[in-house]
Amino acid sequence: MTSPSTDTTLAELEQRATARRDRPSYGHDALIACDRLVRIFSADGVEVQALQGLDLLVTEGELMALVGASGSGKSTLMNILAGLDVPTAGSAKVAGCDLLSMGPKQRLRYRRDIVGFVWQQTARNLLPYLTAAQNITLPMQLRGRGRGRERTERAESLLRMLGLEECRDRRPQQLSGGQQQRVAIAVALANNPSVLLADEPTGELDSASGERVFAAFRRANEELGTTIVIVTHDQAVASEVRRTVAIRDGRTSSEVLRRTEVDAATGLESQVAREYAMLDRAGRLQLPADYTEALGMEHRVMLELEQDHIGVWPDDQPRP
Ligand SMILES: Nc1ncnc2c1ncn2[C@@H]1O[C@H](COP(=O)(O)OP(=O)(O)OP(=O)(O)O)[C@@H](O)[C@H]1O
Repeated sequence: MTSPSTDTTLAELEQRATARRDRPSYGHDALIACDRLVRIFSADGVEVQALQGLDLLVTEGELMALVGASGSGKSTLMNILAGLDVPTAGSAKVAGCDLLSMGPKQRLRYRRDIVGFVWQQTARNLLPYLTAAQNITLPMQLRGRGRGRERTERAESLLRMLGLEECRDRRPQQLSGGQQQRVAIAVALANNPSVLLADEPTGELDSASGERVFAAFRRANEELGTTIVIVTHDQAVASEVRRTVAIRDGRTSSEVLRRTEVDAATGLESQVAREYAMLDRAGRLQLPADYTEALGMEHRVMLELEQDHIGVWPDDQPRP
């Protein structure tokens, strides 16, 4: 750190301070903003750090996937975003709601109005003694939204949008697993939430049903503009969204962005995917394990700042 030179005027210092103060805060324009999120569980006197300073920004209207090995912290993050669990430290904001400081009443309103949730276990999403249409109207009834007729009309329109008209009067046990998950999406959308969270929604389904469930998420995203975050092990789902974020050891570690490119000569469209490593707010970077193992990098690496990149070398290599 350098101290201001003696010829820096007070006016200049004030100007710099103002510019710093007026700089937009981290994630100010994101719908979901997690900043250095920490969740520590204590079980039998042992502490588990499920989230270790996780940063994540999700823009309004995005449809994105979260992937990661078992135990990496995905469900912990989803439970926090769903308002079911409270982080130990850091900050998490969704649609302007501060998930750390919400009181019980706000939390209830948050779970009812701001987020919708679809769980992996089909049976957990729907009440078994209600029909599909009744399951969808229930959240609206609990919220005291509209009259009976308006609620029925919204349920019908959601059923239509997700191609489930024929399931309207059937109870969950009379529906296939895939149909149940699509009804669960309609239930989660009933109160028109800003964010739809789904934890392994296709985990119990065969690939054809899984595809139809994913198509329902895409439809909700495109037609209603709902922001959707899906935790998945399903490669088909992960490769169909524009952005897939990987979580490793309780932190976001890498991100795959996909875009469509058109070949100028042939006019043919192709999907181009590119993987990025995440640089967190403290400047930390997780190098992929297969890269570090291939070069025997451990504990310490050498860094070199070049004009347009930073070089990373094993510490026993002569510098280029
Ligand atoms: N309630 C809890 N008490 C103690 N430890 C917990 C609790 N919940 C999660 N953990 C621990 O936190 C870590 C992250 O768990 P989490 O369930 O978030 O992982 P995950 O990525 O969702 O895994 P999976 O893909 O297997 O569902 C794990 O080590 C887990 O054992």
